[in-house]
Amino acid sequence: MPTILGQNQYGKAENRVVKITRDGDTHHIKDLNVSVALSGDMDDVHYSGSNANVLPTDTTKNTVFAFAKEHGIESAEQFGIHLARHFVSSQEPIRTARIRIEEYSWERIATSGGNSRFIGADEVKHSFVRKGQEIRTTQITYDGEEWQVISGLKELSVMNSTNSEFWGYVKDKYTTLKEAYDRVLATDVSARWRYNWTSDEARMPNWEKSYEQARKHMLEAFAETYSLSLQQTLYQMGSRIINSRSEIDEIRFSLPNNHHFLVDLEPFGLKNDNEVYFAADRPYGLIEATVLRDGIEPQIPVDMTNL
Ligand SMILES: O=c1[nH]c(=O)c2[nH]c(=O)[nH]c2[nH]1
Repeated sequence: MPTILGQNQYGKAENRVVKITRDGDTHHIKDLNVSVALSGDMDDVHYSGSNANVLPTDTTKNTVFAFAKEHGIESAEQFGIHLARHFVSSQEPIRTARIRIEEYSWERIATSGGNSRFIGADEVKHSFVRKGQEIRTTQITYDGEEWQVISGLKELSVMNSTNSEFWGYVKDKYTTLKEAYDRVLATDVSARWRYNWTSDEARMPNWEKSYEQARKHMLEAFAETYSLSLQQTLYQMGSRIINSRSEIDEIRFSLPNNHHFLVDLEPFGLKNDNEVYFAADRPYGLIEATVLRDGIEPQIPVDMTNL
């Protein structure tokens, strides 16, 4: 034979598993991207196509989701150790299991209470923002007389583990979506807001403070809105900013609906009591809208991806 097989491994990469632990109304989130790579006695499948030693990659995926339910996710390390031990000890041909895990950290959204139905709350127990990853943006245009400042942020990931429903929508012959009365609502906020400051340099807004406050109001509105649709949540986020920040007249959002699908664990004899989700990355719903101070003409472009 002129060739021989060298190093080889296989498995399912990037299993996006989200585990929500509901401790009364305080929820805890573990959000992992788990990649499984198995190796061992795999010569035959490569040389002859015999699958006798091959545990399907599909099974490795199922195992990740089932283990999230059966063993929980205490830490990425503990979860990876469980998985690796399982593959090597349960399948004779598998000698080595390499589990790679990325963990995405979420922190609770802090709110100041105020005009919400969570008056007095300082942390919403089911609302989370992904740790320190958003990108702040600004676009400044000056024609020698007037300024236009459009600032914003993108890639600010937020999630509500409850207080989100979606039902009562149009149904035609292609509609299969089941109505949801308690779903996960997650999005990566992309928002651009336009300042009404155009000329008087002595009255320029405090840009740093304005950004902090706009971000805060947006997060609070996300956390505090009992959502019947992402569209409704979007409008609440926008109007909270317009109503709280007199220097901002217009805000546009582009919000992907980051779907979290409950994993069917019945085939493994496990009940999924709203705990283990598959976080799909595509396709996603994309909800976009502008919220304006009444009487103001819109200026932020509909397609704001380049802003
Ligand atoms: O908040 C939502 N808005 C929609 O328009 C929509 N469409 C859909 O399938 N799911 C959802 N969720």
